[in-house]
Amino acid sequence: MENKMLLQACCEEMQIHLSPQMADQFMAYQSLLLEWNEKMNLTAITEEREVVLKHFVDSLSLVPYLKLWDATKIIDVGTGAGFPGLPVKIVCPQVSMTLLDSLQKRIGFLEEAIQAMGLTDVACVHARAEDGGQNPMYREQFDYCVSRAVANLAVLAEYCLPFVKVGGKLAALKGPDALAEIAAAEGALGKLGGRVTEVIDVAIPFTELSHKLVFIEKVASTPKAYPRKAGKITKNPLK
Ligand SMILES: C[S@@+](CC[C@H](N)C(=O)[O-])C[C@H]1O[C@@H](n2cnc3c(N)ncnc32)[C@H](O)[C@@H]1O
Repeated sequence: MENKMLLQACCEEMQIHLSPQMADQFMAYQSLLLEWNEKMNLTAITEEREVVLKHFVDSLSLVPYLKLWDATKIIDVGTGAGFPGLPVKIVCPQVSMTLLDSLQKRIGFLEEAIQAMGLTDVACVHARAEDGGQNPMYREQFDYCVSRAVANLAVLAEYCLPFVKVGGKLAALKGPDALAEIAAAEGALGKLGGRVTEVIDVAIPFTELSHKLVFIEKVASTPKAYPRKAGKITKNPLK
């Protein structure tokens, strides 16, 4: 099946509306991703079909579970080449998306991709989560924080929950060990003001792949001591 049709079929299966313009935006994104990937390390996935399924569709699998309204503020922490935040933004153009990563080269790629796709209301932030989460411009400003493949849940929660408003949610795309990670992160979540509300098994259409979406609600403000400085979080995860 041709890639655009594959993407369309996956979106139909997930009940996501994909307009012809959005499909073209994804194709432009794919071309740029593979082109830039020859010059810098953006992704280990280099087959077009795999980009569609393992990056675009995998990211989009979040969409049916987000409650969105106009200008819902979403931040993607450790976005890399834009996953999952940029696919979400393409199919939900009404949201206000912030993509944060600590690697400047990846931010350069994202800025070019956003311009090529003609997307508006997407901000790219070059920062470590540890610094961004202490910056009043970003701290407790977002309705959702989304993240994939950045850290185990105890570390990820300290990176991400400081960005989320009380009442908002962290949505983490996790692998098969999600339940063990949740058990290990119980102490961290308590300290950071988070509570797991849902764990959803998601199958990726046209593949044997699946993942677990972990939703963590921000039930109380995060104490100012968190996130701690770079290095401390990974060396000594909260318990
Ligand atoms: C394995 S990649 C995953 C990228 C993307 N989320 C995906 O699923 O394809 C991890 C990304 O997280 C970023 N990252 C790791 N630690 C970070 C931190 N403390 N603050 C901001 N970005 C971080 C890295 O630069 C990298 O781009």
